Amino acid sequence: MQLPGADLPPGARLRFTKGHGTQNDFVLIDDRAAELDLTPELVRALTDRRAGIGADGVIRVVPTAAIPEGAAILAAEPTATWFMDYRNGDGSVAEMCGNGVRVFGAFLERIGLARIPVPRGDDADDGDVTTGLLVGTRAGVRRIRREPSGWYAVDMGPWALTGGPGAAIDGADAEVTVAGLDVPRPGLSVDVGNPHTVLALADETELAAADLSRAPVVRPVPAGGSNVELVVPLGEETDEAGSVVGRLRMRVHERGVGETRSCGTGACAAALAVRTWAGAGAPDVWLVEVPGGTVRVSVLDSGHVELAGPAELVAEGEIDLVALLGR
Ligand SMILES: N[C@@H](CCC[C@H](N)C(=O)O)C(=O)O
Repeated sequence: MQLPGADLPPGARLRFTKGHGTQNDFVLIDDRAAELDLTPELVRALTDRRAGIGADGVIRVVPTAAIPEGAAILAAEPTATWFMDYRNGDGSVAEMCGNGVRVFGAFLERIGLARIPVPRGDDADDGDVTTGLLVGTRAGVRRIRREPSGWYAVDMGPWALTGGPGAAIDGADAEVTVAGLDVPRPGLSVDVGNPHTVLALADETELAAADLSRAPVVRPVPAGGSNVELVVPLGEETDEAGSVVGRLRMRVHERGVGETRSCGTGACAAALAVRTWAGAGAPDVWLVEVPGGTVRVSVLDSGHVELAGPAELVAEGEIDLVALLGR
């Protein structure tokens, strides 16, 4: 296929599915034959909300064996057969997408490439149901499992404060200027496979005042750019199982996109930052409210972080590539 080359045949069409996780939305493409030339131009055209399908990013399903990073991934996890090739709406490549990887799992199921059974949720032996599905990403292998509620829970791997132990003590390693806010704020850099800078605001009035139509300015400037999360901690509560759970509200400006209605890796970074600021005894489980819904972030004993939330597939169709690309 090798679309879209310079010489698109008349009538060339591309099948797509549209999906979202808490309204962080994606165009999904089944490229199981590894034939598609997913150029930045094509990504920008597909994600255009007026002249294309419209989305925050594009997710391509491709065999792990077919991509340059594939040999190393398969050497570590031979069953990670499918790779999530994630692109931001501006055409740039990103290492990881937390909402996207849940939707990727739902899409693999929809196109018959994987099965991730929903456990019954009682004490019965669910067999290998809890084992989940391993998938390849540029940030490493990720494990996706289902929860009795139908939510997808993903082991997002190891996390780190980019500024090291000093940042954990100071609670900050960056300064962030956000349009609409009076003064620059201290920010904490968190790596969850992709880069984030998290800053705490005083209250929801400040959160609403932030103008994220312009990219916040982070100093020192991160080499590869950064996603920026604005958070308001909302305190702690006890869930139905009697565990203490933290809650926070977040808005995000995504690298390569702009303000989005949710960001899964951003929610992880936000929970990890607020937990760091709260100090010893802070909850390991956080509910993160974003404009598009709520996700759950759990800090695991393994040193990994887990993200859980919904994944929805809402449409499918074909797009005329000649019309889309104006060839
Ligand atoms: N929305 C995603 C993150 C997508 C990548 C990000 N914009 C980046 O460039 O790192 C998520 O849900 O994590």
